[in-house]
Amino acid sequence: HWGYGKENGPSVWHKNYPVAQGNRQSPIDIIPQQASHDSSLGPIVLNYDQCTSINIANNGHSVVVEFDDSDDRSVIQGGPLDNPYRLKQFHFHWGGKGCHGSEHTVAGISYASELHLVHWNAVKYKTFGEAAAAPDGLAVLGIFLDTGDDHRWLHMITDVLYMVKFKGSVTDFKGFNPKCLLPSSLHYWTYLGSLTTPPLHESVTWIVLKEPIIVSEKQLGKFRMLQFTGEEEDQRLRMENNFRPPQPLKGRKVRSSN
Ligand SMILES: Nc1nnc(SCC(=O)Nc2ccc(S(N)(=O)=O)cc2)s1
Ligand SMILES: [Zn+2]
Repeated sequence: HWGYGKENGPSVWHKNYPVAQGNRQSPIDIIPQQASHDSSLGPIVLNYDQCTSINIANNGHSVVVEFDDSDDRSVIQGGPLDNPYRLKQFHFHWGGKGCHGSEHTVAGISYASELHLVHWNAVKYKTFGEAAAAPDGLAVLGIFLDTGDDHRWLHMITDVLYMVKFKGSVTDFKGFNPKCLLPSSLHYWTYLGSLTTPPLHESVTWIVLKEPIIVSEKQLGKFRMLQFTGEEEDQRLRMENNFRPPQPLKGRKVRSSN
């Protein structure tokens, strides 16, 4: 099964998922000076107020907070999007101790970690799975995490990570509003890309915020006590460096909100 190790990591994903070598793969290195300012790009609008987180789980690749997406209570709209997209889940990618682990990079610089809020086009598609395979099916909001002081709300997540230490574990996680994880500015870069893990579907409109949020080394360290492996497995593999490196741009344009 795919993973982030030597034998099953990003460099061999193409064997089972040939789209890994496609024309709109993610992540990418974002070069701000080469991004085109597009005045037609309006602001991103996040309506997360009625949001309803359900649970938090360790899926063997990351830690994921799932939402009830049975109606339009939590949506992202505006910016490059033609209609509202429903929030389905958010998760993180991070490095090892002292190493950076973001997926997107900015002029070759990577951040300590990256948060992905995954939304799907429920206006055009009936299910998430159907949307995940469609070119305009998903919108992922990417937020960089840099290290510094404690983040005042991230402890809501890091305090429960011990409950989902092993692959396949899940626990209730209700009433969490991810609005508390946003930076002050919603200025962004946007481009057409893909899921950054198998099945690597080329179905994502990426919206990457320019301003990182600040979290402490201590808070990040709690993500690293998670395991890629299940409780019953004899191998204890610490969950870290669960990021795909930047992929070829293949002529794509990155646009910038003003
Ligand atoms: N029929 C199908 N159901 N589900 C899938 S893909 C499941 C899924 O959400 N995958 C996913 C993978 C990567 C990302 S990411 N890192 O945000 O690009 C987001 C989401 S295809
Ligand atoms: Zn992700």
